Amino acid sequence: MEEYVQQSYAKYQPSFPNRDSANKGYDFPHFEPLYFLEIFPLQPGIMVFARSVARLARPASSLLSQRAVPQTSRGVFSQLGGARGLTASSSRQGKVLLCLYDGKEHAEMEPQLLGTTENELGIRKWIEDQGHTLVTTSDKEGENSVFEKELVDAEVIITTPFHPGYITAERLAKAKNLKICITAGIGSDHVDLNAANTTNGGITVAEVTGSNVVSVAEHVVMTMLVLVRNFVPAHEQVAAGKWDVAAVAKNEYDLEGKTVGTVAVGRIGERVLRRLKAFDCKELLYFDYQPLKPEIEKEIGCRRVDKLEDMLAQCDIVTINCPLHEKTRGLFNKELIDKMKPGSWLVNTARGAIVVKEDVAAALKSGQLRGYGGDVWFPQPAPADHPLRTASYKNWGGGNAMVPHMSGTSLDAQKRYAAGTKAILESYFSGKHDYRPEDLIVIGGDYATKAYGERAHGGNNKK
Ligand SMILES: NC(=O)C1=CN([C@@H]2O[C@H](COP(=O)(O)OP(=O)(O)OC[C@H]3O[C@@H](n4cnc5c(N)ncnc54)[C@H](O)[C@@H]3O)[C@@H](O)[C@H]2O)C=CC1
Repeated sequence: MEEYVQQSYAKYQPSFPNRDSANKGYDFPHFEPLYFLEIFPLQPGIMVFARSVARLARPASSLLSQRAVPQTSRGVFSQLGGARGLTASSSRQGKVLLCLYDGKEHAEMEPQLLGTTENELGIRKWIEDQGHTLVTTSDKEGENSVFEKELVDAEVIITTPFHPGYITAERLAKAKNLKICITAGIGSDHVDLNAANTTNGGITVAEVTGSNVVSVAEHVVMTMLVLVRNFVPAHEQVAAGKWDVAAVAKNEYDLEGKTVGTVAVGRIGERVLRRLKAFDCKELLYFDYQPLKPEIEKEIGCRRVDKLEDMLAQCDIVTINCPLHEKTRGLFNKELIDKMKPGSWLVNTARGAIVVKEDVAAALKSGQLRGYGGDVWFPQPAPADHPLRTASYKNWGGGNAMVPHMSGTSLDAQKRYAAGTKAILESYFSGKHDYRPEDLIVIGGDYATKAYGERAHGGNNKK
């Protein structure tokens, strides 16, 4: 892996001290708004807005700009590219396929909605200035989708986890030119990572590590409070013009004095525990095969539990913060949920497929779970009849704090993952491949991270 990873992204590391850098030897990037302006120097909001107004008139699936670059102008770009440090791009202009959700009128109202088909992460001009082609679409399901048709000759595919373009083994087999998949955000499970390792000599999969971990951690703590304090039915009651304190107080508790456990204590899991310190919980627990350093455990006041089942049996509230991989797909099924403390709350902002949705809905109905909340579903967008849209605790009308996948896509987070995506693209097109090591999920036919499960090969034995 070292041959690919020559240096870290000094170019988009912040210049101010990182308060969380003590954690597990990870480097947690924090991004400043000012830094974003350096990357998008032409006042991105105004620039993007101006373009989006014109493009809003067309449906997203037709937002295809496959501008052919004449051979002569490639020579010019070659010189310009050299001057801008994009030397390799001059000789191999490539096609970038970008899959995002449609912003519609909202993208017009708020130009900082960078993760939309209208605003395209703010990278269209930059990509086209290098002579590359950008194809943007939200149409991603099925053989006749724009995504499936366009991936056949794409060299780079970018997608967010919020509207994931699923890159299955079958789709990878069709993508003969594909070299790199970039996740504009965190969580690359929408790519079949094992298949990526054996396709085209090993496709690189990279994500913008750290870009939205604070956003998610805040959402997790909020969801815990919303569930424990029975907020949703209480608000619905007053909005409906009613007043019945007993109806909502019968399922309202305090977070103080509760035992909380996280499945995984990576960047998000650790931040959740740090934020919970202020709530005087009874105990903060975690389960992860990569333990925190003892001094960090002491600082947070948390304790590792060796067996997942043992942790679940002790917790009033469980939060899931691990990636989706072979060992976590369907992990929270009836069998495991039955090992949780009866009447506990479960918060999942990691990935929808980590839980068996029917089993969660049944556990809410029986009262084994008092509440379930989060923002992740499978598939996404969630179908209208997805059971977790409406499931509630014993049918009391509460115990459900589900929202569309939004925790990691706050406007602050969008700036950070747009900037990080551009930095990864720049490393790729420059031919330097000087990615930040922590952004790499798979590269050169192998796992580059220890986060996607314990493996006999790959990231786990490359200490
Ligand atoms: N809802 C949203 O908007 C977002 C969701 N996410 C999800 O959260 C996940 C975690 O993100 P980060 O904390 O940044 O990742 P990270 O890479 O910092 O940490 C992942 C942790 O999970 C642990 N882990 C893996 N498999 C495990 C298992 N079977 N049991 C226990 N621990 C296990 C790893 O050892 C590692 O410590 C992402 O992979 C993604 O799926 C991330 C960002 C946004």
